[in-house]
Amino acid sequence: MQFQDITYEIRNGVAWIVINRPDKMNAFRGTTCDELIKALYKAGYDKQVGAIVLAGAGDRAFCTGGDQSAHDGGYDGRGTIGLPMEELHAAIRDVPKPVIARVQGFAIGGGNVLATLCDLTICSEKAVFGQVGPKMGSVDPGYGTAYLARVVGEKRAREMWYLCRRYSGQEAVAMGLANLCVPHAELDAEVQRWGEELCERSPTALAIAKRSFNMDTAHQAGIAGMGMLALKLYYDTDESKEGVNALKDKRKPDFRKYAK
Ligand SMILES: CC(C)(COP(=O)(O)OP(=O)(O)OC[C@H]1O[C@@H](n2cnc3c(N)ncnc32)[C@H](O)[C@@H]1OP(=O)(O)O)[C@@H](O)C(=O)NCCC(=O)NCCSC(=O)CCC(=O)c1ccccc1C(=O)O
Repeated sequence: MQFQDITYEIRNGVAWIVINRPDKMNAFRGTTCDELIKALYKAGYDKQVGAIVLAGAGDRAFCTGGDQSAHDGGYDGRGTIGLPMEELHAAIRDVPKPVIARVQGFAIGGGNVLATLCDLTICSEKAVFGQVGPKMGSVDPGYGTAYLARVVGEKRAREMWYLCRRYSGQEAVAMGLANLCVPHAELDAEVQRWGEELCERSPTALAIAKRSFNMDTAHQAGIAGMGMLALKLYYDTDESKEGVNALKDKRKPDFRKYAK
């Protein structure tokens, strides 16, 4: 399988799926999402693979969410908002193997949502987590809000979304957003060690455990499906476009004029 925006490699039973757009801080466009979905299912149903790692190329970012240069009231791919977000999120949850997020830099916006959705998150001391939607004219009306609250609790999740602050790797561990924070140079070895340890466990027990964990929040897929329709209506407004344009113009957005 040939990929353009990602790389795919199996290291001793652990599939490494790496978003390879470092010049865009590993932001995803339509092609990236489609390739991630294909790669996740490829690894998910490959008997040689016991665990999956989701990572970003380079040192600066794990993933910074939707590619804002491909955003003009919608993104450049398929789906309600021009990105198959619902399918990508579903793929991380549906594959019957644990997915580990390896976070070495910014996990921002939709990138933080991807890391949150992974079964486990291992980060380095250079990791920075955060949501930016209300600063950028966006919001994740599904797992990115509702599931985040399950992971870090309602108060923290609301703080993350409303204030759009940044959190270090250590802070992420303290709030339950990450499992472990290690020195930067040790990150890959640590992630691979966790992956290989998972390969030693009963694959069927892991698959059943994952499905069982998922079941408790399965209804959130419905919230996301409905929310995406609302999000598309929001993307078509001047208020949302103010956030996108401000990022492109490298200025602070002025949202106050849209207060209702
Ligand atoms: C990531 C930053 C915090 C880094 O800040 P800083 O270190 O100061 O570097 P910058 O100079 O800002 O950026 C360097 C360089 O990278 C470009 N860049 C960064 N992020 C993106 C991006 N997402 N898309 C395109 N390009 C990006 C930046 O423009 C610079 O380029 P130059 O050419 O050097 O000028 C900071 O950069 C930052 O906050 N970036 C914006 C992050 C952002 O807005 N992300 C999108 C959030 S909204 C989103 O993800 C919605 C899409 C989505 O995923 C979704 C949709 C619907 C439902 C659910 C979801 C979901 O969230 O899952």
